[in-house]
Amino acid sequence: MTAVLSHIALLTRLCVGGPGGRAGLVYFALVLGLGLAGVQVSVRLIAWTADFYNALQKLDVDATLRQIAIFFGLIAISVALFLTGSYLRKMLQIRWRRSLTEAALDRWFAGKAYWHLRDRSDNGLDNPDQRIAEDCRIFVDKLTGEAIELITNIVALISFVAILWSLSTFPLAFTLGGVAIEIPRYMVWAAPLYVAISSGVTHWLGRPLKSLAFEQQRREADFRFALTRLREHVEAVALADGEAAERRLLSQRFTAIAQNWRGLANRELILGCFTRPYFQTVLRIPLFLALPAFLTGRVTFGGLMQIGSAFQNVVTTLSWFIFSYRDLAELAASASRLSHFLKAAEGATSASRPALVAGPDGRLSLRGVALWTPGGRTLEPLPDLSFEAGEAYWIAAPSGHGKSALVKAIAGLWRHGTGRIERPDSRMAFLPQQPYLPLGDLRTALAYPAAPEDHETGAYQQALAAVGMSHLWEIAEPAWNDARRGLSGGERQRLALARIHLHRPDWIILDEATSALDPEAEQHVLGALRQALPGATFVLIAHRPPLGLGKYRAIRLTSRSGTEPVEPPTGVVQTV
Ligand SMILES: Nc1ncnc2c1ncn2[C@@H]1O[C@H](COP(=O)(O)OP(=O)(O)OP(=O)(O)O)[C@@H](O)[C@H]1O
Repeated sequence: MTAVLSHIALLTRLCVGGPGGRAGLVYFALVLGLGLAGVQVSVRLIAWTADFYNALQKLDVDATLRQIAIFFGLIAISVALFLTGSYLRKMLQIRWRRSLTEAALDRWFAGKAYWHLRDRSDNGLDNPDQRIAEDCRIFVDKLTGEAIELITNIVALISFVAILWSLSTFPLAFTLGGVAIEIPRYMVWAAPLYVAISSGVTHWLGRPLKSLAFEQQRREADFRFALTRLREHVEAVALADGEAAERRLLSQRFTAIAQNWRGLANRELILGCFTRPYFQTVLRIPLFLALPAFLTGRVTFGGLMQIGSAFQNVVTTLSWFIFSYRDLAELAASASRLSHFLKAAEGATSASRPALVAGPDGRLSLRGVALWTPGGRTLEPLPDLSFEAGEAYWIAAPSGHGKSALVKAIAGLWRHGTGRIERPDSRMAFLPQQPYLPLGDLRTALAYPAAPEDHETGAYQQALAAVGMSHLWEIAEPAWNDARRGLSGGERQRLALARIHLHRPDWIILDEATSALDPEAEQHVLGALRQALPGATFVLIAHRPPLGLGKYRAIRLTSRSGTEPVEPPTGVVQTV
């Protein structure tokens, strides 16, 4: 319970602290004010009940008609308060949701947490991206609803109990085992006792709902993720006739949803068996309890209805916990999921291992670096290596040796390892085998991650020409979306290399970034790149010797923790 409250407090601070969060507080105050005004209308309606039924009992037509007019006036005010309140609450929700989402996104991107948290096995965090979308929404939705209701209910309770106290002046007198017992103002005591017992039963019956709601969210997210993944890999699935396998996976994930849903439905049914009859009787019981006073002539008919109405309000207000149990369970579940996510994201930004430090002499050096997989399997040993600025290198090693892991370690992304990597204080560009083309037009794809307006039209055209892709320039926006999806692997790699022409980094680390090009194309694009950036350092990881790079040093990593000479193509390679 304390943990849930501290999660809620932490997340609420993030809601208030973000952009628009303080304006949200004004909305919160307004919504609360309207809620409290609504309580005053309810208090007035209790008094109206006595006036109306007393007028009825006296058969006073004028007074009855006046009370009917007052009733419609009160209802009109109540409706206006309710509608304005729910509109302002929606404005509040979007403000706080934005603040919370921005805070979650900040942590998600800081220190590349989105990368470090990609494996569930590594951190126990499922579908973190969906937490940003779904849990931020659920949390703010439930928080604003439940917090405002809690405060208005406390105020309402005080008002209604005060009314009930002033009305129920009569005691309940009975004898038990020969002892005469008299409970003064028993209607006031009966209300909380009734609700306390009912809340206890509700909590006992509904306790498993929190974990079931938590699990439901997770399974729904797993299902959505599998569908999104299929969309991303349609081509590979279609070529492999993978429909049956995909269908199987989706069916499995949906079965998991259905299983948990059944558990949720069963539990809600059990809870409903108690809360539903409770809900139905809560409005009648007060009348039955006050009947002895009416039947003995101590209260008028109007008084009986007024006491009934006041008791009803006390019980309904106290029962808020019972009726809101499911919402409170969802609030608690979303708060703990989000807090777990934020904590994991903050933890992911801790210093990377191997240690990345600034190199003293513009060189890139590896000292005593050893890497292992997230599961703890040690990768092939790495020798101490040193890369001089302005040179070109080709690194070769058997498949699975750990070349890509090494590139990620240099980029500061590989946290599983030890040793020290000295990096030059220069701009480094890393190109993976499968380049990422963001959504947007061709300029956006080429300028990524810079903004498209950062470069002149001529620069884009030159970059495209250097990689032999000038024809793409003619493709306008809607057609580009289709063209982007249809780009071959080699064309995507060329576009990624065109980005290097635009950004002109000092160090270029290519991890099989030309693997999809034919030898002629590779010779052309690498030759053009080296010519355009003569002072840059090239580190190229590939299974075959690079073409077009000019003079380079070759490093073959072996499983004996060392390098060995590579047979040089004549006149091009110096071995290390
Ligand atoms: N996220 C991960 N979780 C578990 N194992 C991983 C992960 N990433 C890489 N590995 C493992 O680490 C080893 C090295 O992978 P890496 O991609 O660095 O190899 P590589 O030398 O680049 O191979 P290739 O030449 O085939 O691209 C492989 O056995 C791979 O399965």
